Amino acid sequence: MPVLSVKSLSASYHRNKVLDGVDFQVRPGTMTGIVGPNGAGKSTLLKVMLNLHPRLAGEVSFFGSGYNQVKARIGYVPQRGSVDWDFPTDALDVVLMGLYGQIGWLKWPKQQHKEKAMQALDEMGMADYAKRQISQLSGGQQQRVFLARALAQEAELYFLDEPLAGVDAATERAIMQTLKTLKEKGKTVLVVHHDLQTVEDYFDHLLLLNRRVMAHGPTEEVFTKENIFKTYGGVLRWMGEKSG
Ligand SMILES: Nc1ncnc2c1ncn2[C@@H]1O[C@H](COP(=O)(O)OP(=O)(O)OP(=O)(O)O)[C@@H](O)[C@H]1O
Repeated sequence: MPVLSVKSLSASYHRNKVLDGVDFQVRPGTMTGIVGPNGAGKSTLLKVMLNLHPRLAGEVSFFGSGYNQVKARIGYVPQRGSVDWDFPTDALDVVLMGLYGQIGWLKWPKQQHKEKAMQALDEMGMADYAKRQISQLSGGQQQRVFLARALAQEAELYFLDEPLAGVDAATERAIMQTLKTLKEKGKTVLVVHHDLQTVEDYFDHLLLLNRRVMAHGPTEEVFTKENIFKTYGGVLRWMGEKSG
């Protein structure tokens, strides 16, 4: 059974249709890169699947169920720019928010939850910043905290919206190592990604998106010059070096 099944999904902002008949399925234990030009609808796709933006039409199922039935099993790391960083909270609290499925709403976190959150921060090299206000962390550090939150949540299916945008090489390696570890544990990971040069290294599956699914499948089959050209409309000069 696929962990994620999307059928005929469409969405718009006002009258501007940004997703049109999107269809794909994702198998468990895969790591999929969602790739396409600016404005292709990648972030919107995540938001619509997770009920954060309304859909015009279509169906989305996770583990064969609707989102609300299984949301504790799903982790989401939003695009950094979309988060209100002035929100007065420290790094540890951000990670604890990922544990609410386990703690229960309106209950105080117990010592075991705090320990789990601290362990996740430690795994992301952020233990020393646990009590630092989130607004006072650098962009890459904020991203590490969000990854720690996803780790602590112990979800089965993860969505990350451009987790590598604007981070340095060390943070990029730390994040990719974390995602690889999740995959090795049998989790399923979908990542909105921008850098075509690293696509083959990072992802075993690719979803090429530009309002519609332009191609989807194993990276070695999908990452061809023809498909990239079709998705980006011929704006990529460096692809000249890639045969395929
Ligand atoms: N809140 C919004 N209101 C109106 N239009 C929006 C809104 N958010 C996105 N759009 C439009 O919807 C389209 C898809 O945007 P989306 O952010 O999903 O694309 P994306 O593929 O994630 O782009 P990028 O790679 O630039 O992050 C774009 O044309 C964008 O201008």
